[in-house]
Amino acid sequence: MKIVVAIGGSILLKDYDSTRFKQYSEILKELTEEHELFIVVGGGKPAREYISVVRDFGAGEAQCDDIGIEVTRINAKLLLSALGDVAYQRVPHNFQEALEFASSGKIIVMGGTEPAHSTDAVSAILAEYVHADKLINLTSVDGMYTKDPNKYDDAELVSEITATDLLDFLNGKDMKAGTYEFFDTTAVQMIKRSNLETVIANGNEPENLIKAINGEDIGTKVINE
Ligand SMILES: Nc1ncnc2c1ncn2[C@@H]1O[C@H](COP(=O)(O)OP(=O)(O)O)[C@@H](O)[C@H]1O
Ligand SMILES: O=c1ccn([C@@H]2O[C@H](COP(=O)(O)OP(=O)(O)O)[C@@H](O)[C@H]2O)c(=O)[nH]1
Repeated sequence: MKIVVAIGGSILLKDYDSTRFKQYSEILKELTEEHELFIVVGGGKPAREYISVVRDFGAGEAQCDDIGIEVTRINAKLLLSALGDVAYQRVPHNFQEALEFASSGKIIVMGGTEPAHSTDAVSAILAEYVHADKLINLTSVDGMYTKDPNKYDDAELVSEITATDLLDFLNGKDMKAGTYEFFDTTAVQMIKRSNLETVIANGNEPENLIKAINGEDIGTKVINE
């Protein structure tokens, strides 16, 4: 299968160390024997911290986004160095480059592309661009909840949701640099218009990537209308 995986910066950069990069590189090395893989890496805490510095200088949102994009590309480079030879050792800056680099047959790892969305959107656009069979979004919680599970004890995990309902749910949420929160609307619009098979799952357990690929019942499935 051709698979696009978004790995949230909140997972990879949780403790600013190499642990998660190593865990993911092992799993990706196994998976690449059977699947064609495109990985999109988020910015996490370092992106938010850098953005807050530049915002203090009075930078506009798009400029803050640009700083976030640079950080996601550094994170992509870290994963590339953990993966070594099985990955194409350049970070694509756009979708055309991702497609070109993929002709190497190696794993592609990228970060952000342009301002005004998060790497969730990059992963969904990339999935459209390369005609992926599946989009897997790995984040720091078990999937989509009825409300923020880190703020509300009574939040419930949603096992299935249509793209339209997810769009309604996200409507009005904060969409500023560094705070696209758990999913952004551009991503859902792509998922909707291309009927992309999508799973949102907890990336703190890297094994969940294998489970999601195998179609096991985990996380939140974004289903067709
Ligand atoms: N309805 C919701 N369902 C799941 N997570 C939510 C929801 N609302 C807010 N969140 C928050 O979104 C966070 C994940 O987003 P983010 O930190 O940007 O992760 P990532 O690094 O995966 O992009 C979760 O830790 C959670 O606190
Ligand atoms: O294509 C992209 C990818 C990222 N970003 C910026 O980089 C930050 C970090 O990206 P990430 O996907 O981790 O965003 P988060 O979900 O943490 O806001 C985002 O908040 C945006 O400001 C962007 O502008 N365009």
